[in-house]
Amino acid sequence: TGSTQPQRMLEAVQKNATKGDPESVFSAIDYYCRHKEWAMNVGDEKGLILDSVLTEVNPSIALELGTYCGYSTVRIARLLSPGSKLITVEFNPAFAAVARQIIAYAGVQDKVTLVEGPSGDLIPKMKERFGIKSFDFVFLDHWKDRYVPDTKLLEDCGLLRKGTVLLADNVICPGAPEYLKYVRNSPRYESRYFKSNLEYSKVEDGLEKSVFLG
Ligand SMILES: O=C(NC/C=C/[C@H]1O[C@@H](n2cnc3cncnc32)[C@H](O)[C@@H]1O)c1cc([N+](=O)[O-])cc(O)c1O
Ligand SMILES: [Mg+2]
Repeated sequence: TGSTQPQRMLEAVQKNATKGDPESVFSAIDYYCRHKEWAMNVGDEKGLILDSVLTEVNPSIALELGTYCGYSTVRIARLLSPGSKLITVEFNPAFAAVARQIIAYAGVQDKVTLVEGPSGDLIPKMKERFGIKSFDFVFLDHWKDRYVPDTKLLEDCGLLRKGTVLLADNVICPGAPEYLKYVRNSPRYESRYFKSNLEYSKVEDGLEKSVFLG
């Protein structure tokens, strides 16, 4: 009965997932989106790449740009070590409201700070508001034309350090050509493309992992 797609995803979680079990939460979303209604979650295939990069980086402080319904928020938070934090940024209040409920249902709310507002305004406030020195890991999955300006903003605000890992979704589909040019041509990044498929589809997509060299 949920009137919006995010609300129908939340319903699928409440109906099919186990409270406090993050894996069952994103699996319920994957099932719903694969069989009932496509949605722009990073999904199960690219999710495995996200999981492996996260496990390698093991970030103490991570940033996600574009929460949407919280699918990748839950995927990331479940892999964080005790005491580690994920800050996720979302400007659509309706999406944020659903994400908060999905994050809470998964039981990862203590690791996650969901901040409502535009990334362009919030990034410059990260240090003062959250006492962040720099991020260990950044997942970019918001509007694709925001990837470059927000990466430059993170650099300019001193929020990246030698070794910070940026992982960007959708660099092929819908595509982030300017971003690929930026990180692949800049001497300040070591970039690598992880080929995969667009969520719940056979179309090619992939994740670009870029290490900031300082
Ligand atoms: O368009 C896509 N993603 C855009 C994601 C957008 C999400 O991030 C928020 N946002 C945007 N700028 C923001 C700035 N600040 C805060 N939140 C922001 C939007 O409110 C939305 O919740 C997309 C599209 C496809 N696709 O196949 O078409 C597949 C994907 O995996 C995708 O991620
Ligand atoms: Mg995406």
